[in-house]
Amino acid sequence: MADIPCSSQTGHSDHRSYISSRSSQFITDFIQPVIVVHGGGAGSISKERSERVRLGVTKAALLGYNILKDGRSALDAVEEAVVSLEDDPEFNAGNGSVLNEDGQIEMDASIMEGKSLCTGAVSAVKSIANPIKLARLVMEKTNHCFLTDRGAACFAKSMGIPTVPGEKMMTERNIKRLKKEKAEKTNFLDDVDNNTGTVGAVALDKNGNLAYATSTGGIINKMVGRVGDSPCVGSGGYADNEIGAVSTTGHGESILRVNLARLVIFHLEQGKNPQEAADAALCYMKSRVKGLGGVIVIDRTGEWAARWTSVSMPWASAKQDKLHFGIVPGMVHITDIGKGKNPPFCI
Ligand SMILES: COC(=O)C[C@H](N)C(=O)O
Repeated sequence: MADIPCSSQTGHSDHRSYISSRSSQFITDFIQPVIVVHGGGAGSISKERSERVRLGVTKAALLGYNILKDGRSALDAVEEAVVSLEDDPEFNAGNGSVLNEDGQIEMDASIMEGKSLCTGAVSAVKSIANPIKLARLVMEKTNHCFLTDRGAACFAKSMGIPTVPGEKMMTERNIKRLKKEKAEKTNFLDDVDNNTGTVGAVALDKNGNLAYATSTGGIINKMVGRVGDSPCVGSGGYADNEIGAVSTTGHGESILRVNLARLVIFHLEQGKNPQEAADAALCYMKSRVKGLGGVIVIDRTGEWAARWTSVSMPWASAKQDKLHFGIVPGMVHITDIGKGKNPPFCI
């Protein structure tokens, strides 16, 4: 395994061989639901922001975990977790999305469920609070996988999704960041710091179904109409019940060039565990196209990993009533969220 500056947390499965040797009913009874969420590959995060980011990712993970514990689907869990992150102005998705070169918000999102390989995606959508909900509607209510811009807006209207004035979704922080970016014009490849906050989730439910969801405002000062990796299945994420689920973050153009999510899935298929598969794919992206980013992964047995090559990547996971959370290499906080235990906040 190549030595790369990846950082991570990994949850090892203790029942891989057990699962493959039992009946499917038994498997259903035995599967421990798992969710992992991320708040985007990023540079250094100030102490003050760290706390808000911690609250955001742990809240999203717990929301999704409670859905899984109630016996609902991985698809519901990843959608709800991502909605919660889209609603949080701390993250670059939905409310809080970064601005393009025209000072507007254009958002991308995609979702996929691993039983049927059905997927839905939207790109360049404006004035919608939760692009991930629209992506799910594309998946469930149309014969297509991907709608963009005006077509996506018309479809949203036909589904009764209310529009939100663009200004309402713009934060002071993002208005200032665009001004700064226009003045300094940094190169994303060298500066993932400025492009924080894409959000994503992967989950495994009690029925063995896997799903992923990814949502983003893209990269700051992007060209009008620029579409990144996040809505592109195979780049921004992938889910296949027979293999695993992945959501990605980082430099979109690099992720697109290597099909990062599908590359992780490929390595899982070849027998690597989630940590090894994530590292191999991130390492390839770094060496081949000099791209930085991060991934969250769950394999079909529920083993999981959060790995990144950017300076930081806020992430949280929940499995077996333990909530894990981290932002930077080596940082892992574990909280007991079993019955009678107080979660780290109220939801
Ligand atoms: C951390 O930033 C991102 O994840 C941006 C997103 N991947 C895009 O390029 O649209």
